Amino acid sequence: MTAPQVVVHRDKELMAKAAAARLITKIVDAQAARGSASVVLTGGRNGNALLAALAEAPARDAVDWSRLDLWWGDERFLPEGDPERNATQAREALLDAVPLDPARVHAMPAAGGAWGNDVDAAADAYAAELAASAGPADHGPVPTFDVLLLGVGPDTHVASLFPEHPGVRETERTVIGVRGAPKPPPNRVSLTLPAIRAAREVWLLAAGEDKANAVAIALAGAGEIQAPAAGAYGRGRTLWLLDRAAAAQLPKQLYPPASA
Ligand SMILES: O=C1O[C@H](COP(=O)(O)O)[C@@H](O)[C@H](O)[C@H]1O
Repeated sequence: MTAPQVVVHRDKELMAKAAAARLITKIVDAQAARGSASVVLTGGRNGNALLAALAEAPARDAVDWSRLDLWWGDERFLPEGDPERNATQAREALLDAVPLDPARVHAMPAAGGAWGNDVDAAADAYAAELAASAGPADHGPVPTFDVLLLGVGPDTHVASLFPEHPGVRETERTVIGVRGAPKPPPNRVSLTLPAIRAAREVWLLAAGEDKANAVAIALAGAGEIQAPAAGAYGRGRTLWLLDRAAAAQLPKQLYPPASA
């Protein structure tokens, strides 16, 4: 488990711009080192704000978009093109504006598609797609993602892993179907904590005062069953990117010195 590093920005707009700049650098470095890069996207307000900031960043042209694999950490199990789908929102914020290779954009299945309304079959299909992309150098049936982005819900959920919900207890499967999620829609597909932990770097994004309690709980040593965000960490780095409002309840010793 990597110890979390915390960076606090003035406000959510600056946080999104700084995270976008950080992500561009990370992708460019990964492409230079390994030929391609892989990023796991998140839904939610902060994930979409990061993508929109990336779309506006002049340095986005430094990325070779054709050598980038995109995956999702979770998806709202709704029909293709539904405005509430995380993939639809990501396409609007960034993906439609950059020259990605469609074969490398690994959206999670939609309801009513190949798996009908069977959310478990959809999850199994995504797990198979991940496993097919993993190589011998990876650490299990998922690729070693360069960066895995996660929004943090006000209840400490990450991806579609909710406190005390069965999904957060999953230790074997990499992808699960979620039913009865406390946040709509009730049916979702989600990576599990073991799949999240396969990433080189996990970046957790939280902005706004409604996230302050969740951030403080997760960073102050809560268990992952009660606070799933506490169980989200990367193999090499775990980075919490916050704005001041979301960091407001952090104990003094967890607040980074440069932001005090
Ligand atoms: O429904 C979801 O919510 C979370 C958090 O979203 P936020 O708007 O509160 O930041 C998000 O991380 C997840 O991907 C999404 O499916």
